[in-house]
Amino acid sequence: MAAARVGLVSSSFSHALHASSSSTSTFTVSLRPPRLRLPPYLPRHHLLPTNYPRPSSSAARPRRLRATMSQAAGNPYAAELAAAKKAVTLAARLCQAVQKDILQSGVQSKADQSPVTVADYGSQILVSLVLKMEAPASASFSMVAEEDSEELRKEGAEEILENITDLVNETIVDDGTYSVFFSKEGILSAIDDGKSEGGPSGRHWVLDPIDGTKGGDQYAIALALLDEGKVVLGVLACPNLSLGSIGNLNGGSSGDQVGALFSATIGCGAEVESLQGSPAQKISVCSIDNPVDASFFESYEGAHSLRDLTGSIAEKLGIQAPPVRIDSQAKYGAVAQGDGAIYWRFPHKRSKEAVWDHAAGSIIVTEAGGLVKDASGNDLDLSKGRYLDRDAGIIATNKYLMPLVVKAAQEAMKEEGILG
Ligand SMILES: Nc1ncnc2c1ncn2[C@@H]1O[C@H](COP(=O)(O)O)[C@@H](OP(=O)(O)O)[C@H]1O
Ligand SMILES: [Mg+2]
Repeated sequence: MAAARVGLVSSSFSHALHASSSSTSTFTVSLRPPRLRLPPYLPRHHLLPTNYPRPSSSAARPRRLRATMSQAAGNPYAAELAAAKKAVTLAARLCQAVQKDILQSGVQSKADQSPVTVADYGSQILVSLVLKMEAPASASFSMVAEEDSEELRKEGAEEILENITDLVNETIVDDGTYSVFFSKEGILSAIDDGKSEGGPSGRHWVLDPIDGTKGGDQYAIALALLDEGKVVLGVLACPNLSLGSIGNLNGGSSGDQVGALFSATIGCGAEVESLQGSPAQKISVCSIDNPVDASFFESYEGAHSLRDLTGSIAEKLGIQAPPVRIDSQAKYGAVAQGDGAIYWRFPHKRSKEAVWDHAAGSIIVTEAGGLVKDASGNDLDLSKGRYLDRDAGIIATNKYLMPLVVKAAQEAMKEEGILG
């Protein structure tokens, strides 16, 4: 959610909340998370003025995360992957708590989007916290994340800052892994951990704390690790996504378990598991080689991709199936597990794509045996900083369809005057 505007955010995250609410009358939202019940054993030094604490005793030290079988065998990033999974799972729990809070409050306002803002910042703080606590020690911690604290430091943001602080602290207490308590200043400082510029050297975590903030029902917490300019792991928590097929719009049958966690590490393949922790299963892209049999995913929001253009590309390819439109990088997960053949996006303006909108999703597709390219058929370069230097479109599909899709896209773009 680019630059969360305090108290003024529209979102698929919030749409998802309202969509599942039975109330259709006027809503007013008051997101006051229940007051934090601090365990009595927390000493005052856990109030953090500026930064995270280190565990002060063995009891407070984080439990080591267990790697699953597929992570353990020959995976050089097994520890980082376990930390990343823990981070997005905890962040997803915070987001789900906000959803539940709104649903239970009964009276809600579509105009008041501050809960989404609270969840967005809260998610970023928790991911940063877990990575710092769990990932193997390194000389420096660098995170390229969507949000910063600028809006929260402005006059009028006091209440929302308090809400974020309460919600984050409560989530940490409920989880029970860390004896950590954030002050408001600690919250602001933690958000600004995400201000790194990324780039081609060193290690950088790349985070979209809530991806998919407009339109439909899906959203994702998307986290990747960039190592010397290459994405080496990615995790995607999709709290509203059914674990069943995503081929029919916005989820599978009602009996399916909801809440998916996709993950991939370079050279080790891609997996999906339930956010609640079911055994992970290997996933792979479909093997469709005739575009007539293909289906495609695109943004739920019309403003995010040129639908006239994608309609024309689909026609050139002879695609029969109607588009499946969902928010967020859940689309990458859907292609990675073969629910559909193609995900594409062609921005209206030549606006730059943010690195956090593609880093996690793209490795999940490539490790599932697929390809992710720009509209000219070039690999994405995610080492350019906070934004990609390509701006003419992104395509994720299998190796059979990619050349055909690129060719059709080039032709359609020329016809539409998008390419010279
Ligand atoms: N006009 C626009 N064109 C293309 N992408 C846009 C856009 N406005 C916002 N986006 C990006 O599209 C993302 C959502 O992706 P999708 O369209 O696949 O659901 C947004 O992420 P956030 O929701 O994190 O802001 C945002 O980064
Ligand atoms: Mg995003």
